[in-house]
Amino acid sequence: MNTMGTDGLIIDAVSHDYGGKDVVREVSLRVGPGELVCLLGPSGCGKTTTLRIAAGLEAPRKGRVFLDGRLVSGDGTHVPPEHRHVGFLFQDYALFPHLDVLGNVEFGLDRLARPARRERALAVLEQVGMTAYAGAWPHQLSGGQQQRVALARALAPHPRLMLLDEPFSGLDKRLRDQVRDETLHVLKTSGVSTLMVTHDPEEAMFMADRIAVMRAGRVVQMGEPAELYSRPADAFVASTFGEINMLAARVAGGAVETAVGRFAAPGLAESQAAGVLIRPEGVSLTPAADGEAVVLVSHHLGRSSLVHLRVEKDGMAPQHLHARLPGTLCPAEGARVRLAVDPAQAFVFPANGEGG
Ligand SMILES: Nc1ncnc2c1ncn2[C@@H]1O[C@H](COP(=O)(O)OP(=O)(O)OP(=O)(O)O)[C@@H](O)[C@H]1O
Repeated sequence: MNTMGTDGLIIDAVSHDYGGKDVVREVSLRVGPGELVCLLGPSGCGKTTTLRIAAGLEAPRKGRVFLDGRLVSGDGTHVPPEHRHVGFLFQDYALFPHLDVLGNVEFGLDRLARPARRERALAVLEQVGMTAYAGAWPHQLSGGQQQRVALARALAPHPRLMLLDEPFSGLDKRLRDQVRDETLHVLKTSGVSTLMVTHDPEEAMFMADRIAVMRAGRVVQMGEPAELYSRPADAFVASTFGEINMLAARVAGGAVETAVGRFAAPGLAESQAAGVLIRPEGVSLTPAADGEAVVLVSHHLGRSSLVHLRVEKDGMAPQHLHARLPGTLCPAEGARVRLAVDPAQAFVFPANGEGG
C-alpha cells in the first residue's frame, strides 16, 4: 500500500537502530493537518532520531512514514528530504551570512519566477513581523529576530510539514518565552502541520495540541497536554511534568494508606507494593499546633514558594515532602502545619517491577 487516505504525517510502527543499538522502537504517531505535536522526553530517548526519520534524513529499519497520504519511507521506498517538502527549524538555525534577510527568505523559492518569489518572501516576512528588516544583514539582527527570519525562510515554500528540534534552546529565558509565543502564533496562523522535539515539559504544554512522551525509544503516552498532566499512564509520565513526591505504600482494601492520607488504588492487587506520586502543587498547608508536619525549609521563589516538610504520623516512618504554594504564602521554618492533598494531584501506580 503506497498511500494512506489522510493528510498530515503518519509514523507507523517505526523502529531504528544505530550500529545495532535500538534507539526508536515501534513508534506510531500521527500529526493531523494544522496540528502541532511535541515529542517530549529525556536526553537520548530517541526524539531527534524520530524527527530525522520524518524528515527523510534517516531511513528507518522497520515501519513506514506517510506524508499527506503518500508513502515516503518503508516498504522499499525512501523519498529523500529535498523531495518531501518539509521545513526545518533547529537550534542552530544559521542564516546565510552573505544574503540579506529578503535573500535568505527567497532562497528556498527558486522554483518561483522572480516577482512571485519576492511577493511570497515579503508576505511571509510580514507574517513574522520582520518586513522592516528585509534589507538587513543577519549579523545586524538580535537572536530573536534571526529566529523569526529562520521561521519565515522555512515557511516560505509552503511546506507540508514543519520539523522543529529544540528551536528555542539557544535563546535566553525572557527572549525564549516571547519567541516561543510568536512562533506558535505564526505556525497556527499558517495552518502547517508541525512535529517538534523538546525536553522541556513546560514548552511542550505551551506549544502542543498533543504531546507524545518518549522513553527509551518508545512513545509511552500520547495525548492532549491537560490529559497527560491529569491522567498520566505511569510514574514516568507523571514525573515528566515536574518534580514529584513519591511515597511507598502497600495496597489494603483497594486503597493505600500513607502519612498524608488514604488514596484509592484502582486496578492494583491486594497487598501489592505501590508508589504514591503527589505533585508538590497538590499539597496545601494550614498552621496547626497539633499538625502532622513540620516546616523544615521555606524558599520564596517569587510566584510560588517551595516548602520542605517532615511528616510524622503515628506508627509510620517519617516522610520528606515538598509543597508548592502560591508565592504569597511562605510559612516560617519550624512551624507546625496540617496537610491536605488534592486527590486530583495524587497518582497511585504499582511499585517498580510489579505489574498491575
Ligand atoms: N548518528 C548516530 N550514530 C550513533 N548513535 C546515535 C546517532 N544519533 C543518535 N545516536 C544515539 O541514539 C540515541 C537517541 O538519540 P536521539 O538524538 O534521537 O535522542 P534525543 O531524545 O533527541 O536526545 P537529545 O535531546 O540528547 O538529542 C542516543 O543514545 C544517541 O547517542
